[in-house]
Amino acid sequence: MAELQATAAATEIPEATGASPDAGSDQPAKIAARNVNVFYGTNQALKDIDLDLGGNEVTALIGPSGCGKSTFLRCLNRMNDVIDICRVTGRITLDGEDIYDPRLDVVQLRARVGMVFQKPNPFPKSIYDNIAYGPRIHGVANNKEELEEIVVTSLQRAGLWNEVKDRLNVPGTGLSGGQQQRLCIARAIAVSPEVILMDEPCSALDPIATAKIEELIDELRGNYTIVIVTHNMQQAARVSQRTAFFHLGEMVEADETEAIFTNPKDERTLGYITGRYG
Ligand SMILES: Nc1ncnc2c1ncn2[C@@H]1O[C@H](COP(=O)(O)OP(=O)(O)OP(=O)(O)O)[C@@H](O)[C@H]1O
Repeated sequence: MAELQATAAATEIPEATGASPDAGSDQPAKIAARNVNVFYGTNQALKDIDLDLGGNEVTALIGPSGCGKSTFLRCLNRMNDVIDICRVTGRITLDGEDIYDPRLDVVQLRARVGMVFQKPNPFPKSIYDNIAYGPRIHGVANNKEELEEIVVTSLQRAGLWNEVKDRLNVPGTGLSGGQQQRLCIARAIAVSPEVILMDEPCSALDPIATAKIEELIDELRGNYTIVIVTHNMQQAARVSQRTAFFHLGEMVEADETEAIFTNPKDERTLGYITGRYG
C-alpha cells in the first residue's frame, strides 16, 4: 500500500473558495488541490500543485510527456494508492472534503470520481454485465428492473445504446475500439459519479471514434465535472472550457482554454502551444 500523507494542515492552505488565481468562476471549486507534491521513491513528479477544478465543466491537463499530468489525475481518485513507491503530500478536497482523510472510504471515492483510461478496458463479460457490475457491487439498484434501467440509461448517455441494444449479451471485448471506450464511459456513468477523469481517452482511437467521444464529453459536461489529460492541443481546445499547463512537475498556469491558447501568460506555455517543445 502506498504511503500517503496529507501533511499540510487545513489552516495553512487557502480553502477552495474559487477565488484562487487559477479559479475560473465565483462558484466554489468541485475539486481543489493545494500544495500537492508527489514522489515516486526519491523522484519528485509533482511540485506544489495548486489547482481548482470547476463543476460541470471540462478541464484539460496539457504539457510535455513526463510533466506529471497522469500523476495529478490519479491523485484525484487516489489511484496512486496502488503504486507502492508513490507518496502524496498536500491537500485535495472534493466538495470541501479531504479525499486523503484516513477515514474516507476509497471505494466510495472512486464511485464519486470515476476514471476512463487510455486503452479501452472492458471486463471480459457481456455488454450488460460490464455496466451492471458497478451498480451491483455498490448496491445502487434495489431490484432487477432498476438495474436494467441503469444499464439502458448509462448506454444511452454514452451514446452507445442504438448500436448495442440488440446484443447486450455479447462480450464487451467484441466491440470496436471506439465502442469499447464508450462502453467504459457508460460503465463509469452507471454508478452516478460526480467527476469523470479521462486519461488520454482517444489516443487509441481513429478520427471518427475520437469525434464521437469528443461529442460525448461535450454532452456529459452538463451533468459531470470532467478532467481530461490530452496530448492533442486541438482536442483540448475543442472539448475543454479550462486548461491547465504542466511542465517538469509544475502547474505553470491554468485559465480559460481560449486564453491559454491565444494569450498565455507564461513563456513556457507559449513555447508548448507553438510547438517549440513537447
Ligand atoms: N508508476 C510509476 N513509478 C515510477 N515513476 C513514475 C510512475 N508513473 C510516473 N512516473 C514518473 O513520474 C513522472 C511523471 O509521469 P506522468 O506519467 O505523470 O507524466 P505525464 O505528463 O502524464 O506523461 P505522458 O504524457 O508521457 O503520459 C515521470 O518522470 C515518470 O517517469
